[in-house]
Amino acid sequence: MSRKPAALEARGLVVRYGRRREPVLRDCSFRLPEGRICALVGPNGAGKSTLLSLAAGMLRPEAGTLRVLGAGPAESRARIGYVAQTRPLYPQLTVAATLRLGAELNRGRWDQEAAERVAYGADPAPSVGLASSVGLAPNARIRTLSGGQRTRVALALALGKRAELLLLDEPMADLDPLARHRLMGILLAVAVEHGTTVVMSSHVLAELEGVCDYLLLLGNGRIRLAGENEDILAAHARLTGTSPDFAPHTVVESGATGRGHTALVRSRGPVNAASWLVERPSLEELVLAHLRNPGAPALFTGSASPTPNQEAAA
Ligand SMILES: Nc1ncnc2c1ncn2[C@@H]1O[C@H](COP(=O)(O)OP(=O)(O)OP(=O)(O)O)[C@@H](O)[C@H]1O
Repeated sequence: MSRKPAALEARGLVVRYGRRREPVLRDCSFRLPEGRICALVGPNGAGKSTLLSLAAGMLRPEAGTLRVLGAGPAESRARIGYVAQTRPLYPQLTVAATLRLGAELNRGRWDQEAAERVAYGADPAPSVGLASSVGLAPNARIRTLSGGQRTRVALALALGKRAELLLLDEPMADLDPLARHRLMGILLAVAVEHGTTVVMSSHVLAELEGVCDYLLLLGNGRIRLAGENEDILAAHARLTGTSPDFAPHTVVESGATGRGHTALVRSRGPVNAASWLVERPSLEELVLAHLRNPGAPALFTGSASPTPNQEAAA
């Protein structure tokens, strides 16, 4: 059966900053099919930003290959929207001039309406509680903007570009809750309408759960979980019983509770509901268990394993 084309396909990536240091990425391989909204998670320093900047063509690996939209990262740059953690923008330009520059640099594919919706659109006030967050003024200079306001401009540029692949490095980290909710809504609407692939790094697992349908968990320089959220969740269960023995299932994390012994397991074959209380973990619970237990075996669902014998091209 033929697979959906890959937005990203990594094989054996190695990245090291400075000659003698331990590599940040070591033998990092995975595949992300087109059209997915993918959460990229992992502990601080795991290499999420490094992986995104490789995909954006800002960094070259020491070894391994990364195909982006079927080509090398540099060749695909025009088809990618990249919002780096540093949000590099020209401080002396106004917001409107920044969007004009975006239009100029992306002639023929620029979506002014989407860019303006992100930059200028106000977030409606809820009936109670928080005050509404205000859209940006077109004549405001970038250097006068707050961190969250700069993020709005960076996202406006990325969405205006009508990119086929959006690489967003902690896009929601400095946005207020209303702006976050609205911008996530716009992002998803644009992604669904145009079939855009989105890769979004974040530490806020609960926020990603309702938005993303694909997961990449990075740890110890490698991808440890990769695939559709649904399939990754279906491969795990939380078991509670009277015995600490959870065989034949592979234990990711176990402990004792008031109810007996409990474990989050990778199921190996059918789970016997007569032996244990069987519950489905949430994505957040599952990711946390893997973060706490870096030795847990890696899992790649069918679509996430790199295609065998594909001709490599950096
Ligand atoms: N330009 C650089 N020079 C030297 N070391 C770097 C550089 N950029 C990143 N590193 C190191 O590489 C490792 C991975 O950094 P990276 O920013 O990719 O991680 P991350 O997963 O995005 O982290 P966080 O969640 O904290 O943003 C860290 O140990 C960091 O110190």
